[in-house]
Amino acid sequence: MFLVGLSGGIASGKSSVIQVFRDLGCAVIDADDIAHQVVKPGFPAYYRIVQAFGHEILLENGEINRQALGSIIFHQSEKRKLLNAITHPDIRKEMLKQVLKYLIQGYRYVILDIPLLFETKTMLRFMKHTVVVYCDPQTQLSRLMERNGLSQEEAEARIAAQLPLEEKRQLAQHILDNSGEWEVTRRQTLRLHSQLEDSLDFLPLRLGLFAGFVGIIYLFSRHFLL
Ligand SMILES: CC(C)(COP(=O)(O)OP(=O)(O)OC[C@H]1O[C@@H](n2cnc3c(N)ncnc32)[C@H](O)[C@@H]1O)[C@@H](O)C(=O)NCCC(=O)NCCS
Ligand SMILES: Nc1ncnc2c1ncn2[C@@H]1O[C@H](COP(=O)(O)OP(=O)(O)OP(=O)(O)O)[C@@H](O)[C@H]1O
Repeated sequence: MFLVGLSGGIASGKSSVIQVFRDLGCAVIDADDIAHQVVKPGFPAYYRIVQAFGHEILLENGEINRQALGSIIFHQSEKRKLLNAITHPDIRKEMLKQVLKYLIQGYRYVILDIPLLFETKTMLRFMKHTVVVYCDPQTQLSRLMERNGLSQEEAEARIAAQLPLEEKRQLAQHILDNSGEWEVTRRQTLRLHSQLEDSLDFLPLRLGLFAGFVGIIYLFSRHFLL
């Protein structure tokens, strides 16, 4: 099994692309979903967030008001770093658990949707393939404003909280250009899936070689050392 890291910019189309992989029956891990789970009341990160950001960021039912928290962290980089420091270790642990689950289930590859893959770099070294869902800056801005009902200033602050999409595009092995019609992106995604299905996975070969090597050492030591 191998891992595929998928990233992009805010509102560039990652979730839409990920849905295509889900529909194909692929193993998918979504870091945004996990980020929402690990801050639910009762989880350790929840208490750390309340301690750091105060009760003002809570909804009446006690859950974290993500919109309120977002308005803080997308405008203040220090607060964003603080929230990342609280949540990211728990997000990574949960991602690892899900990878192991898919490994046991025998999937050929697992695709991880990680918006900050290239910013934090922590998970990058585990990825055999990297994919960026790209769209041009104007399209990104207008899709974000429309989807989230944000002013231009709010949307630009969110975009500025990440590495520019143009830079991420240079860093990835595969680019899915989502600037145009959705059908064009869907077809690019289907092609990428076929490519990933056909790509060679050397892990079983490496494990086989390692087992063979251990076996030879064992036989050698029994023959000559006993
Ligand atoms: C800021 C929060 C409360 C906003 O929640 P909300 O439901 O409004 O948005 P959602 O979680 O769906 O995120 C939307 C997009 O915002 C961007 N984003 C989220 N967190 C960050 C961050 N810390 N830095 C830069 N961009 C971010 C990503 O592109 C993400 O896809 C939430 O995103 C959060 O808890 N973020 C911290 C954890 C994190 O880093 N998540 C990103 C995945 S690792
Ligand atoms: N090719 C397209 N044409 C028109 N609209 C699109 C296209 N692709 C995505 N969208 C719309 O743009 C918005 C952003 O897409 P999506 O939610 O998939 O992005 P995302 O990268 O997952 O966002 P986030 O970073 O916030 O998680 C959504 O409203 C989606 O329906």
